Amino acid sequence: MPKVILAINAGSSSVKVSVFSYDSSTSDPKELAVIQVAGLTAPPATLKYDRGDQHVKSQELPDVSGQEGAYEYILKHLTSDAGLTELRTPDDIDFACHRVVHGGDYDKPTRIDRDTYHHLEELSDLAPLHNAGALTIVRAVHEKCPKATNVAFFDNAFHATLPLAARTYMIDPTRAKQNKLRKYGFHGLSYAFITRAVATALSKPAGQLNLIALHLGSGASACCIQDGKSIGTSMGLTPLAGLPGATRSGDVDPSLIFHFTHEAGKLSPKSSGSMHITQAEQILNKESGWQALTGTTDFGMITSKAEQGDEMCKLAFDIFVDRICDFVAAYYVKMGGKVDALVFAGGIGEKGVQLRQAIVGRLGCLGFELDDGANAAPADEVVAEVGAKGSRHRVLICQTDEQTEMARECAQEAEKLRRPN
Ligand SMILES: Nc1ncnc2c1ncn2[C@@H]1O[C@H](COP(=O)(O)OP(=O)(O)O)[C@@H](O)[C@H]1O
Ligand SMILES: CC(=O)OP(=O)(O)O
Ligand SMILES: [Mg+2]
Repeated sequence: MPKVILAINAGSSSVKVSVFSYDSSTSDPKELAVIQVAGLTAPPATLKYDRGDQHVKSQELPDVSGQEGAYEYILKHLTSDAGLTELRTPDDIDFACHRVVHGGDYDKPTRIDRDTYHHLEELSDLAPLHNAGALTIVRAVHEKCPKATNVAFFDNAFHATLPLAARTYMIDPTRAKQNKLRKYGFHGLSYAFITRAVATALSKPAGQLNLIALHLGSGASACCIQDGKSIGTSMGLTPLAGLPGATRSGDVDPSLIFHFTHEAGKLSPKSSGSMHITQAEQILNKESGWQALTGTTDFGMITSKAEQGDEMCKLAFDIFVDRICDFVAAYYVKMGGKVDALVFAGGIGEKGVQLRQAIVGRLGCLGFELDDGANAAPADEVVAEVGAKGSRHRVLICQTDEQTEMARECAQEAEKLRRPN
């Protein structure tokens, strides 16, 4: 009898859940349904539900807010869908896979028992804004789906291969070690999926693949992948570093915040029982980014307003392009120009036709060039080629899928991960 894996991806603006069936005798799980509640930072939230090849529903959810609220809605929705016969009650869930953004030194999927849960809670100090949401969902699964084994999949694990010089900050090494202060990097489940999917599409072993990959969503990052391994990435100790995001500043001079407000070190009024954040963290993570410049977190809207001449939207768009090109150029040099492809992924990377045009338009000197027709209407495949024929390097779009990455690893390791009875 096939069993059900629920793969839960709590992003900063969305909760995406995919339902898979798996049979322990075969390793690749079968996707049964995908449900997502998006727009959590730009209410009303929206629901999208697909079962098999069928698009079942899209609607607004004015009463749903926060990641826990989104998860509760999703679980109710899935268990009451008569068409999803494999998941009738929460007891049908064998494994619940959780994307946990910050895993500190964890570099493998880990069963969440009482000890790991507390360890992850402690790690929340390193990423209070990211881990707290995932942990509320872990608690909800524990209460509502008591038979499921909860497994954490860490977004920083893919970057365990970062060379010492890339991961070390130029600060007192003793303090750095004591407080675990180093570059961790994130969006690793996405980069792992991208590496595998592009390797398959290009018929090249993953271990020989050199990519500059861009995961551009509400949180955005770049990754330099050499021989299938991360050797550089733009996010740092936390997901704040590097590229700007929907509500995140990205890189700024670290002392900027003390000029912005002398209250920076105080606890933010937004702190709660599970989340202790300073004013500085609140401002740079939640009150900055393109939302601060344009008033919206919707990059699609920013792009069309920029085209209509809105100055702040144009500025936000241009800043994003500028910062992304800086990372692409740096990673190009890191790999000595030996690059198999530039890969766009994430909500904006996959849908942002004009953004890809603006970025690749500036990278002509490095040998990247777009096919404008393919860029405007990319093939509906996991990996679509959008580069011009005859150009030196490929340009690809990858429909990245963090849930599939988790489910695949979970099915492979099911016997090791399963909770003892
Ligand atoms: N047509 C579009 N053009 C550019 N950006 C888009 C478009 N449609 C959606 N987006 C953006 O995709 C982003 C969400 O990306 P996603 O990777 O799903 O987010 P999350 O970080 O929550 O996982 C939002 O900023 C949204 O505005
Ligand atoms: C790590 C991170 O920023 O995740 P997301 O883009 O889902 O917010
Ligand atoms: Mg995401």
